Amino acid sequence: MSQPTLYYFNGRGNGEYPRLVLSFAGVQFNDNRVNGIDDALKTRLPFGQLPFYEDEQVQLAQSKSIARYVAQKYKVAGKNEVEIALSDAIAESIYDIINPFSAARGDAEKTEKFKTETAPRFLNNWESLLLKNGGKNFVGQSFTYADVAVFHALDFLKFVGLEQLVDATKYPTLTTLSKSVSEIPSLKAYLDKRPTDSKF
Ligand SMILES: N[C@@H](CCC(=O)N[C@@H](CS)C(=O)NCC(=O)O)C(=O)O
Repeated sequence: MSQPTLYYFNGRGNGEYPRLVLSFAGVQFNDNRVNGIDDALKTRLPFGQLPFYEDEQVQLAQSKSIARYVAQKYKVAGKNEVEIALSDAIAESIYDIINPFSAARGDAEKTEKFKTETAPRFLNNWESLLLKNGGKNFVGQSFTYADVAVFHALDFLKFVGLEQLVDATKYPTLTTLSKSVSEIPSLKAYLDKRPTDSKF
């Protein structure tokens, strides 16, 4: 059976989240980092954009859909419909941090609002939700892709120079979760070889 392929540029952007979920799920995949979208690739892209994922069953665009599909296919989305729905809700919530940060770039007032209101709101909520579920993971009794999604959001804040927002004294449970996720062997293997020079 051939390996799945994820096409994206050599940067984190919208490609990093599906890469992390694939790695967490222990999937051997071709991490195809392209320099640009050539004509041959373009004709295959539903929206003309990357990331684009393909395996023997599907060709799929949209980073969140790819992450969700991979999580369900490899049984790391939750053990039943309710767990899957709860994992999806946590996973979706990371874009309530990532999108406002991106929208605020270059605007001092919006960036300040992001740092003092938006990010703390979600960090507080994630800390509470984790504690409510026992502290080790967000949904059910084992890691799901929701944990990886939140790891990605915290990793994103670090990558853009805002790691001080994730204060370990304010968010101890979240901080521990992030470390535990980064130590999952299949994910750690990816993180250890991830290019350090990739752009946002
Ligand atoms: N909603 C899409 C956004 C994808 C997207 O904006 N991709 C950009 C790179 S981050 C792209 O392919 N741009 C090239 C183009 O539009 O020509 C997703 O989450 O996958």
